[in-house]
Amino acid sequence: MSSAPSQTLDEAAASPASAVLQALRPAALTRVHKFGGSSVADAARIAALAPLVDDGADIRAVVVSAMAGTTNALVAMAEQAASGQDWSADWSALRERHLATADTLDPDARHGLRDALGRDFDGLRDDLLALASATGDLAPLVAQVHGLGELVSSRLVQAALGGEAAGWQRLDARDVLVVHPGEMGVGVDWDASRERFADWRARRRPSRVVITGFVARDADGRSTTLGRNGSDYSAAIFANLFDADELLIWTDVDGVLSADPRLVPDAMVLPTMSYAEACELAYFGAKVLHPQTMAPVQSRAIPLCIRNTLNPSAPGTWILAENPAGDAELSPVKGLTIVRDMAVLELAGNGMVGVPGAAERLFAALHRAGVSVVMISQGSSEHSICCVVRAGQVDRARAAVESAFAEAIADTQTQGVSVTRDISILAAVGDGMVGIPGVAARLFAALAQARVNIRAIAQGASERNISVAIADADATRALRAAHSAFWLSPQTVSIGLIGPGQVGRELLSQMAAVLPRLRASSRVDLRLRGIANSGYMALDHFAIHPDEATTRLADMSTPSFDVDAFAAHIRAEHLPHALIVDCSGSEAVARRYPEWLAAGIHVVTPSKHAGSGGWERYVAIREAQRGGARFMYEATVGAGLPVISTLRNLLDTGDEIEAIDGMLSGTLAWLFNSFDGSRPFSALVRQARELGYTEPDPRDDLSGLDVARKLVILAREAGRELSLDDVDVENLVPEALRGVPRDEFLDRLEELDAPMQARLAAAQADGLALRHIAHLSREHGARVGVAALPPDHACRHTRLTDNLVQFTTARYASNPLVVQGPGAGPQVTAAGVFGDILAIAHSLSDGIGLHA
Ligand SMILES: NC(=O)C1=CN([C@@H]2O[C@H](COP(=O)(O)OP(=O)(O)OC[C@H]3O[C@@H](n4cnc5c(N)ncnc54)[C@H](O)[C@@H]3O)[C@@H](O)[C@H]2O)C=CC1
Ligand SMILES: N[C@@H](CC=O)C(=O)O
Repeated sequence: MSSAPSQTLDEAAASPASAVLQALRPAALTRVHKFGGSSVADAARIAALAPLVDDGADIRAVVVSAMAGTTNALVAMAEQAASGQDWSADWSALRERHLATADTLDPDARHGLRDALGRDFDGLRDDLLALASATGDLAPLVAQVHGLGELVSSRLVQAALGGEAAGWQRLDARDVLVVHPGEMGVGVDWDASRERFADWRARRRPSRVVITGFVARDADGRSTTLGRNGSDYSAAIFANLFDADELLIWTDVDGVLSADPRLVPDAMVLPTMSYAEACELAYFGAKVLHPQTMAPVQSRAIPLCIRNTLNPSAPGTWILAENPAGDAELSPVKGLTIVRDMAVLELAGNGMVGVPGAAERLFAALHRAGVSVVMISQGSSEHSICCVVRAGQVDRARAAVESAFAEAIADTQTQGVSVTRDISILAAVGDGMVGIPGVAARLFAALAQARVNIRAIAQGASERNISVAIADADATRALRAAHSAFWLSPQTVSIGLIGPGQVGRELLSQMAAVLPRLRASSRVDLRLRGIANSGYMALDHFAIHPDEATTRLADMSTPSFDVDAFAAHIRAEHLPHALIVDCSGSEAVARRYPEWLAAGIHVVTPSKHAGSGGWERYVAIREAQRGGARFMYEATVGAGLPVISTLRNLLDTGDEIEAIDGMLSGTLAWLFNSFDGSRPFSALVRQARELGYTEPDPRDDLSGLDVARKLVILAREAGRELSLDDVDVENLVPEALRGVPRDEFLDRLEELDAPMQARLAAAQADGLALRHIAHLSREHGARVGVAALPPDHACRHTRLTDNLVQFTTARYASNPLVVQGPGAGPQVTAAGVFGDILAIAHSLSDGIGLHA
């Protein structure tokens, strides 16, 4: 009838959560399944149930809801009938839907489904006709109408499972289940129900049975229901009556999630939770079972599992008497929920301090006004009592309290009642909070860092629930911040890359190679969530695989890059940290750094614009880092070499910089190391460009600008307010080529050859060699240019793209500290950038998040 699930129930029972469960109980003998309306929505879905209940249990009971939409239709028809309106079209439509389903499931009428359903619908028609003219207590008749959906769906499911021939009996719950209305909802008359159930069982000796959910009988034997969504409750009651080993509630989600996935993309399915946690979460609006549903299984400690009919191989969420040992290590907080449309009501006044009965009077007034109190908070000064009620009830609540305290208000013993509207409650629930210090601190720190103001706080002595009242407008941000604080590694970083050119692409391939190992061996969780070049951007809620990032961009045809939207996406509220890597080399992008840093986004770049550009921006970047976000640009000087970090270490440990000099350009090092006269200088420049050593425009190297920028960066790191204008720079680009477009410059490179050849010949004639040198000291200022050096000069002992940076300091006075090695090329540069990213990620502690 349908394809088998990819994993059988017994296989699913081998999941980690179930493994714990297996240790807690004997092999399952009796299993109760419950299928909701979406699981029996049509013939195909009903047919797909068979393999799910083919679970090997000795006794199997299947409790079913009505087909999706049926109960609503029946409720509407009952209303129409009672008010004299025409219900016949709706009746026909519902009948047709069920008969069509019956025809698909029972094409050769082996189970007599069509006839049975026809009779049921005839009965429904009679009931509706009776409703139009009935007087007195209509409730039983209305309940009879409402409950028809379960009656007919139980016939459909019985047939789909193979009918009586396959041993499947059917039980109309109204034959055994006796209930009565109660203050807290429908209550079960357990003695009567057990007696009737035992009697039915003795007569039928069922090993397989389909049971109608939702419906029951009252003490007088009349039809009634368990209230909307009552089928879960029915299933729990029958699990209790059967004394089942397990109750499986099948629905259309993979289990109970740590938060609403529409608000928190990283919400995860909880493998286990306790009855108490499930109750707390249900009270606070999470889609768990209604607390009333939990009671019948809780009283017999029957394990309950929420499973997905659409994804039966998913292990689901087990709800148990107690969480397995070690469970809290995952997170002390199990679930986080938001309840909206609330209002805070506060009664304040000196007259209440130390006066017994003030609280009683307040809550009695609310009780009389029929107002349900969702949350209560009172400071130990007793000066004010505050409670949170539903927004729709707050005016009534206020009037009731004002009336109850009218005298005290008139005497100014209380200052009266104040109301704050547009409030949400954020609740953090978990057994793992009990007796564990620091959980509340973690929640409040997360909210503080997300700039969420807390209006009221409540935590019961059970310590299982911390609830805070916050502004509605902050609710989603608060939920995301709290979720990331408890559920994600504090070293989870949302990363955006701008500029997948030579360096950017190499960075992506290094990340692709390293991230899996990183994830397995540490808590660092780097998620590339956006990539952009000057035209396009690709964003992803979760993560883009670094190997696929450039293809994502290449596949785009409509320009989309919007730098603000890009930054807003990377600074995701549901992830603790955000970082933008700028490999674009664009001045326009560098201008955004201060605002990104101020917004809590870390910035890493190999681009020298910010470090050597306008002093004001440089200071703004420094200032913006006070909020906690970091700006790292190690690759700007010496590519992957530890130049800036070495300088910082010298300064941090109290050394004083006397001079910095050496070779700061990989391109110029390679050019002068290679330039022996055998090949024209222009050919070498072209080759350096192809090797990825040069700046996007090689004139930035040849003009000395690139080295001047590096010198400015180092000078500023050393505490000097140096600007590019302060650097004495020798420009190797002939005057005529300085202002032409880049492509024209590249076409006319040969114009460099004659002057360079002449310089080389002059140096060689004196036994010297050309090197590009930078120098910085108080005495001689900042200078950049080509020098002819003798063989014993340190810069003559370099190879290929080697940079050589000499720090002459108070400590390293006669023998300078030297950093030397390859100083250009995508590989080493990307490694320098990656190193900065990792340094930031490793530095992120339990500080929960830096978003401003
Ligand atoms: N190549 C090297 O050895 C080293 C390079 N650097 C620096 O790394 C940076 C990148 O260099 P390459 O990868 O060689 O450059 P590239 O020219 O190969 O790549 C630049 C990328 O940025 C994109 N881009 C340009 N302007 C943009 C804008 N306004 N918005 C968004 N994207 C934009 C381009 O589309 C391209 O994808 C430069 O700042 C360079 O100074 C630093 C140290 C060494
Ligand atoms: N073009 C630069 C690249 C690194 O900054 C160089 O050659 O050094």
